[in-house]
Amino acid sequence: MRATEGQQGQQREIQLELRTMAHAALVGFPNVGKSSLLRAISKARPAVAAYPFTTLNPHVGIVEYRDHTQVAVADIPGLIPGAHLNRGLGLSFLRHIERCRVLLYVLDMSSPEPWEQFQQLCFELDQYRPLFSQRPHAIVANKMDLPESRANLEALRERISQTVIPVSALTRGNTGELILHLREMYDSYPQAETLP
Ligand SMILES: Nc1nc2c(ncn2[C@@H]2O[C@H](COP(=O)(O)OP(=O)(O)OP(=O)(O)O)[C@@H](O)[C@H]2O)c(=O)[nH]1
Ligand SMILES: [Mg+2]
Repeated sequence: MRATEGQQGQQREIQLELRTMAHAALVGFPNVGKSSLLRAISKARPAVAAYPFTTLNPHVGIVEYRDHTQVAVADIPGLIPGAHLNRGLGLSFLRHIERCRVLLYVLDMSSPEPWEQFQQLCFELDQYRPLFSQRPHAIVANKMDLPESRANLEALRERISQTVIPVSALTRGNTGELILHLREMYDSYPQAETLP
């Protein structure tokens, strides 16, 4: 048997970053009902509780359609103002959102002036990455079962031109419309290279 002399080996230190991949991301402040919504539209069972930061890691749920198409939706931990400066671990959550081509902005409609949540979320995304907030998106107006939400919905629609889908994750009211709209967005799914 003959052996040839080997070469010097190589050593490398590699840092890998795990980012959640899904078609759509649920983007919102803490406690607005993102996890409740994922439970309502998929079989995923993320924890739900009446305090902020219940979700600390992203969860992915699959929305299944009759033609067997499967759309993956990620429940991302809540963002807070200053997320793009890593407040509340915001940078790691924004990185997960970056992998999703469709954004579902979830607003708590029972809170005063919910359109401000939307503007603040867009601000955080755009500070993180220019034009990020303009990816294909819809606004999910959650907690519509609460009495104060109705007047806020009208006021929200007067202020913004985007598609608004009013739902209640708690009662599952109108989640069917959300599921249908998600499919429309998925069917016109943008190519990764065309995304802001
Ligand atoms: N009335 C009402 N309450 C809701 C609705 N959706 C969620 N909630 C309640 O709001 C609270 C927060 O819900 P979660 O689903 O944990 O909210 P989240 O956005 O995932 O919160 P974080 O994980 O902390 O970011 C819980 O007490 C839910 O029961 C809704 O449609 N109507
Ligand atoms: Mg949650």
